[in-house]
Amino acid sequence: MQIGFIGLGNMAKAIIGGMLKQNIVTQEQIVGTAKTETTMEKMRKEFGIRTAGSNKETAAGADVLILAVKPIFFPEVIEEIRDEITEDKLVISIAAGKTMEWIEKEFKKPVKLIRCMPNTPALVGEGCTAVCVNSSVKCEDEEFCLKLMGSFGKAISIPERLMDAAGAVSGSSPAYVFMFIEAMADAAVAAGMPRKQAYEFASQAVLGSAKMVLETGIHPGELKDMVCSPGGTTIEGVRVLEEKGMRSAVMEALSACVEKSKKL
Ligand SMILES: NC(=O)C1=CN([C@@H]2O[C@H](COP(=O)(O)OP(=O)(O)OC[C@H]3O[C@@H](n4cnc5c(N)ncnc54)[C@H](OP(=O)(O)O)[C@@H]3O)[C@@H](O)[C@H]2O)C=CC1
Ligand SMILES: O=C(O)[C@@H]1CCC=N1
Repeated sequence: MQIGFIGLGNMAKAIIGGMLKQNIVTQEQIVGTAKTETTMEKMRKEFGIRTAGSNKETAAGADVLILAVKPIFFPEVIEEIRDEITEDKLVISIAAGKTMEWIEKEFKKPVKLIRCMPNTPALVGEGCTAVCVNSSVKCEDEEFCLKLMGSFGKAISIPERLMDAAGAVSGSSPAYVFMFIEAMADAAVAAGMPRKQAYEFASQAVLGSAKMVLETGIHPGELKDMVCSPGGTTIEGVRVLEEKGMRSAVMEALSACVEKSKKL
């Protein structure tokens, strides 16, 4: 089984790093291409994977081909690899916004196609990937994809109409969480804590809180109430966050993300 990557950027790196860490595939099973030799050299050095001379070569040698370039480059990449995509190959797109109908039209023929929305925590085995498939995909192909994506976190099948929402709440959301961690750490630094320690506290608080939601099944609102001692310190912070429109800002940010995805 050969896994090909077209595009070796941030997301491909997270997926490759995750798959190798979990021993789901070996370095010899991964081949890829990027736009520049600099990126390909870095990937060979960092992950020990092979790189090919062209996208066509990557596509020709792959049983499973992951399209990991930005959505805007899909037409030129598909044009290049079209002839190599036979009925038996499984093509996985991780691009935001590009529907399976649109991608298949670009190929100008039926393709065994899966659309995924992963996220960068894949790199540390805590990714979350939304998966949907087209009608050419067999049950065993979908299961294989869920296993592959599940090797570096969770993999969840969803209908394609929810892909834009998954992009916002999962694909993009790590960026918003990192901003939250950075802001909390900045405040701790302002209160005198060394920066490294501030990141450690802030990150662990986010990790622990997320685990509580996932593992206890208790509503996040109730978990919040459990932290707010009457007349205490936390509720003062909650008041300020409400005053500054934190929830509304987060909702609007994710809605903007969904809208952009629809336009891609
Ligand atoms: N980043 C994320 O968190 C997520 C990204 N995605 C999706 O993943 C895809 C890639 O995003 P991301 O990794 O962030 O982007 P990056 O810009 O980090 O990486 C894009 C990669 O594509 C390569 N590339 C560009 N043009 C070509 C080409 N013609 N042929 C071969 N390779 C090419 C670039 O090469 P070079 O390095 O040489 O320039 C680079 O390695 C996007 O479609 C995005 O929607 C989905 C979920 C999450
Ligand atoms: O910013 C982007 O377009 C990609 C899609 C999801 C996360 N990153």
